Amino acid sequence: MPTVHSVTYQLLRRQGLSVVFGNPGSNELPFLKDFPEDFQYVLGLHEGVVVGMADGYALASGRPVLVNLHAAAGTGNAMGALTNAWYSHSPLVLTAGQQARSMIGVESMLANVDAPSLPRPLVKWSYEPACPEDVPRAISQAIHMANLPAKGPVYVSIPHDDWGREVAEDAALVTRRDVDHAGTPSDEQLAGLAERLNRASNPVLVLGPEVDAEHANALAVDLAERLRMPAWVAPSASRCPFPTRHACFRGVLPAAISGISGKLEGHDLILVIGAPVFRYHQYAPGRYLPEGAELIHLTSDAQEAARAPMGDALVGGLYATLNKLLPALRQSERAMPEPLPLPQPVPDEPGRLAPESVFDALDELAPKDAIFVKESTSTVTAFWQRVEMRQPDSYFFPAAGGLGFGLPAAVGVQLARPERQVIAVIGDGSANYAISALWSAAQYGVPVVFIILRNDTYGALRWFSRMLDAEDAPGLDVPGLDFCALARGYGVEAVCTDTRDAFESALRQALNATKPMLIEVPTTTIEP
Ligand SMILES: Cc1ncc(Cn2c(C)c(CCOP(=O)(O)OP(=O)(O)O)sc2=O)c(N)n1
Ligand SMILES: [Ca+2]
Repeated sequence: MPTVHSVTYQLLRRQGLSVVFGNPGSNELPFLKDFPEDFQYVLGLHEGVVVGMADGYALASGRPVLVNLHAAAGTGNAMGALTNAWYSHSPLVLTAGQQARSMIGVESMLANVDAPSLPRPLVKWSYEPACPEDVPRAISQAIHMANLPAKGPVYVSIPHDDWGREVAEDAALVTRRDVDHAGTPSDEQLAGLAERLNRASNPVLVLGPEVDAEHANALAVDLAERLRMPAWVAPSASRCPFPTRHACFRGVLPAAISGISGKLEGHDLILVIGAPVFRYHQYAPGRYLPEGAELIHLTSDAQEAARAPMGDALVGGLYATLNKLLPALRQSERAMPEPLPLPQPVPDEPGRLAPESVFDALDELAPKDAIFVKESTSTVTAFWQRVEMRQPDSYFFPAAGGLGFGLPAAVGVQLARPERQVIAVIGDGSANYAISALWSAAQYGVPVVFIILRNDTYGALRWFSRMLDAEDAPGLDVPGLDFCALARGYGVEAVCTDTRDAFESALRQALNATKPMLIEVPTTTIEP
């Protein structure tokens, strides 16, 4: 007779969830027993690392990913990483082991009391099956909920005494389901959109992470060239949706209400694709829109469309919409925008490199199809100005700004995309939130190049402290950290370089290595 265990693994195999990111406890062992040969288990030493790795893997593969956490404590440890996965629409299928059914009510050790409430609101759906026989169907529902637009994490709590229970033959019907999404707007909706775009005298494009997630980057370029529009990246960018040396590229919009209006001044139509309107960050009140501007929002996320404070929105598949829209657009006679000027070199200081120098060296030496995982908050602007990114899946940044993403996500991205070199550029503050990801990189031989920018401070918070008139706030410096010793302690080869030549030499060595390597770089501080 089939069991919950056998049917669930049949389902996971059929849906392609054969890589399991986890950290186990006793509640999870009945699920992990008889672990199939064709499955891979990737252990993280903390659940924030587990979810960070899974997030990177899901973002880079575009596929649902299975996560296995330990009861309430493991779920709690994962919540910080889940803030990023929620906002990056990562299709994570989080499972958590629950105490035996008869011991939940007495709140015995490891009982996850009221389990489905624990991860909310950072999951699309959260459930604990009412009986063992429902577990395979619940996991099937979780996979499809995670993967249907708008994609996002889901959570299923499973009592450990369910796995061995026998189920009816029909339970395996879920292993033969295909569930997909169409999402193309109607001819009438597209005609209205095309008419407004063709009529605009000075339109501008604002592109978000979902353009990159749907690999619609080339369509966005066609759109910008067809209407001769400047193309901005939406604020708080977690992915790179447009080639950064293209003539239309204008950079990343500031994450401030007044700042965005200022940058878009003079445009009569703002077309936002694949981003919330907008992911503001610093509080800088002002007009939501410049004088005389209208806004149209294309998104696959109904919640994003509904919560925006202005503009019209159309919810649908982005690739499908752009593919159908382009033929309806006339070629504009406007002049193409002029390419942005390349930034000037910045001098280093004795014993410390300018972050700009590090990025200029990366731009020169990194493979043209490198994937950058970034988590150094004060150097974002300099990075986008100096490191060229050309193709989809070239850049990942924590979508909710929840630090502890970069190191584990880099491991997950590299596992998902072994054909491209992953380079993690991490601040010395951020690196500490999930430092044990280095152990997973070493254990599984994941050849990420980890670059730690050590400016001995929470650089972005220094800037915020000036903005918020709180310059006397305590706790803004992180001196005395030795990332080479930390890395070696987790099994990763490491070197510290404080000159441009030494950094370039170490970077060449790391790029040619077949195992992970960490380069610690003392840097000066810069304005975000
Ligand atoms: C989990 C978590 N904790 C704290 C913060 C607050 N925070 C912190 C602590 C920042 C400083 C990061 O410092 P860094 O060294 O990584 O990078 P920079 O020095 O380049 O800013 S930026 C920021 O928003 C956060 N975003 N996420
Ligand atoms: Ca720092």
